[in-house]
Amino acid sequence: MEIVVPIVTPFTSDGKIDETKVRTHVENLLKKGVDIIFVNGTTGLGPALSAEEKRKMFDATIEVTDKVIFQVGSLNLSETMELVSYANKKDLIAVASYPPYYFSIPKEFIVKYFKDICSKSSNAVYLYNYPSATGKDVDADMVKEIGCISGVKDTNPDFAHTLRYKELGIKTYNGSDSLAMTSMASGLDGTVSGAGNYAPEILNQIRESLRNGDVGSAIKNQFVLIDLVNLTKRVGQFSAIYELVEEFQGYSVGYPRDPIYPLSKDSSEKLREEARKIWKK
Ligand SMILES: O=C(O)C(=O)C[C@H](O)[C@H](O)CO
Repeated sequence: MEIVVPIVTPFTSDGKIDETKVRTHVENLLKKGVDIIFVNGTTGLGPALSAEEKRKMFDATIEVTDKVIFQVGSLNLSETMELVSYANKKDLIAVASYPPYYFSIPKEFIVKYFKDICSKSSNAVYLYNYPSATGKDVDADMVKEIGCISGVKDTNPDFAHTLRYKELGIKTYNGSDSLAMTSMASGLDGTVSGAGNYAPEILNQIRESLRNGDVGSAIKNQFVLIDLVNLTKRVGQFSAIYELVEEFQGYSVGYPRDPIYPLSKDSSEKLREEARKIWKK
């Protein structure tokens, strides 16, 4: 029952990565029971990061822990390969990648993309499958065909789709906050939760409740998490997470970066007030 958090990327007001804030955030999450840090994911605005910025996020995180999954994917394979090579010299759990997104490409290209990454990587290679965002579903059958994927984060409301990867004997996580409890309770290796940036305590409480057989409490906390996530979606999920980390964890993780605009002062205050009503810490 691992808790994996795809961390935010803390930017300064002029759009640079604040490595000190990365380290502070990672240290706190590990203290709060998070097992693995996923960098350059969706919550981390991965597709909006340059290769150098992805590397910076990885370097700052690995200074604190080697329990890192390093998302290296991009639409420029040579950049991706540079990051894979860079990671070869480091100790980490895995490199990961979403499939090439935006462009309509044949399945063979996706298979070759991952085979190319595997051929370059001396680390484990994980798939980040997020069909609604990438337009591609690299399902269990495709993973079998690729033949070298040893883990998957499947951001998918269809839990049965996620479960199929377990038949391949690979590390399997679901990336939907609303399926955090289900992911921890039903044979997956754990949950990947963006809400874990601001509410790692809730994920931990769900896990402890499940371990104690107290499904009622686990469900109650899952609903708190769902309500918080739905609140963030009303104002801009990825910008709102920066506000709620400060509100609930007590330190700043800087700002998102345009066009993921920071919330206005008024919107932030309303969000925080609503969030406090949902999660009475
Ligand atoms: O942010 C990520 O990389 C995640 O895996 C979490 C979710 O998949 C993502 O935020 C979409 O809700």
